Amino acid sequence: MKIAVLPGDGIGPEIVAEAIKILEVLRAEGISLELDVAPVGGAAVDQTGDPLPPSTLTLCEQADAVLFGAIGGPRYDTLPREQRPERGLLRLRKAMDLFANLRPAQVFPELVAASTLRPEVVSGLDILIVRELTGDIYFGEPRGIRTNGAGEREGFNTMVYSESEIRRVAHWGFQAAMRRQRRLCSVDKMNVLECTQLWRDVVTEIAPEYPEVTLSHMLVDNAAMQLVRHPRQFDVIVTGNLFGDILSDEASMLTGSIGMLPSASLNARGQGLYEPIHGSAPDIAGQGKANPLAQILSVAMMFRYSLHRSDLAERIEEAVRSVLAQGIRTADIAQAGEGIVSTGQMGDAVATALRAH
Ligand SMILES: NC(=O)C1=CN([C@@H]2O[C@H](COP(=O)(O)OP(=O)(O)OC[C@H]3O[C@@H](n4cnc5c(N)ncnc54)[C@H](O)[C@@H]3O)[C@@H](O)[C@H]2O)C=CC1
Ligand SMILES: CC(C)CC(=O)C(=O)O
Ligand SMILES: [Mg+2]
Repeated sequence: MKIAVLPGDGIGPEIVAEAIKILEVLRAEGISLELDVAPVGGAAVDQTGDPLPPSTLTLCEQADAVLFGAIGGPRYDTLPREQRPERGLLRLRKAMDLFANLRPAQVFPELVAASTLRPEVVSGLDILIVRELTGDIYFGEPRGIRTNGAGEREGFNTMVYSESEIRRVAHWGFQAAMRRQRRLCSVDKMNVLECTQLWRDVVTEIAPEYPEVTLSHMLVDNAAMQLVRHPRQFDVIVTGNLFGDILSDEASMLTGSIGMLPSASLNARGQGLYEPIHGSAPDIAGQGKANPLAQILSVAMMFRYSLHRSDLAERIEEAVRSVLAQGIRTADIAQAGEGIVSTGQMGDAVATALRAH
């Protein structure tokens, strides 16, 4: 199995190193894994001037799966937009047509107290956010900063979704709901935005194909509030690129930390890119403080969705669970009085637990 490994920037290389420890444990057991490391984001800009060099894209397209760390950093924020690290990731998602972004938010029982919300609100939480990833205002044209008739600068972006883009991700939402509690909540802003009126119309049109799924609709401002009021009301949430980006960061805190949430970005050909939902965390980069569990759990998703080894996915998830049960915590999930381990120590602990399971 060929895996393209793209560490990226900031804490990206630190947490990817821990994910590789997990892959090495499996390789030592005889699982055939070929890892090819390539630059992306700011690291690629430094080397080539391009945040997604053609050689990196080719490697990803030819791999069975892509393991991605994180990109971005203040050093790159003043570059022309096309050279910024974030554009490299957006181009990679678009080029591989990775339209279905699965972001599961599950609360491990051992981390109930790590959430900023009360235990009775988050205990047992298990939400799946299905975020559309290759459309919406992140890709719409025209976009830019221009001078208007009054001589004033004016920034503009375009929120646009075609019917087919909505339909294919909506099917993902319904099908995911079929495998879970059969409740799908579609999140939009149809009271204001025409683009999301179409979103609601298309999702509603598809619903009769899934009679066992209970479909509901919610406006995004209310959804943001309901996620912290009573998050367990949700099973699967399907939403657009922008709203899904924001709501998934919000949902991550229900689980204790943004450092806990993995993701899978899938296309219709079965290819996938696996990355934590968080960014490059420049504020803690290089300090051994980053939680590598979102990256390690992304490896589990990679085995489940691209490499067709659910058995290995479950073993990795079980190893994470056992490490948390042992009370091993990075700073972001530690309670007052609990000992804190480094990024590397957390990775070592999961690798040790995996060898034992
Ligand atoms: N997929 C990607 O590569 C993404 C990249 N970014 C980029 O990352 C850079 C930083 O963006 P921010 O808004 O600060 O978001 P961020 O997600 O990098 O960090 C937000 C906060 O969460 C903390 N955090 C994030 N991951 C953590 C982990 N694994 N363990 C412990 N704490 C963690 C950070 O220390 C920070 O306080 C920007 O350049 C942004 O464009 C942002 C989101 C996604
Ligand atoms: C292009 C990324 C920086 C957008 C983002 O925040 C994400 O996908 O989570
Ligand atoms: Mg984000």
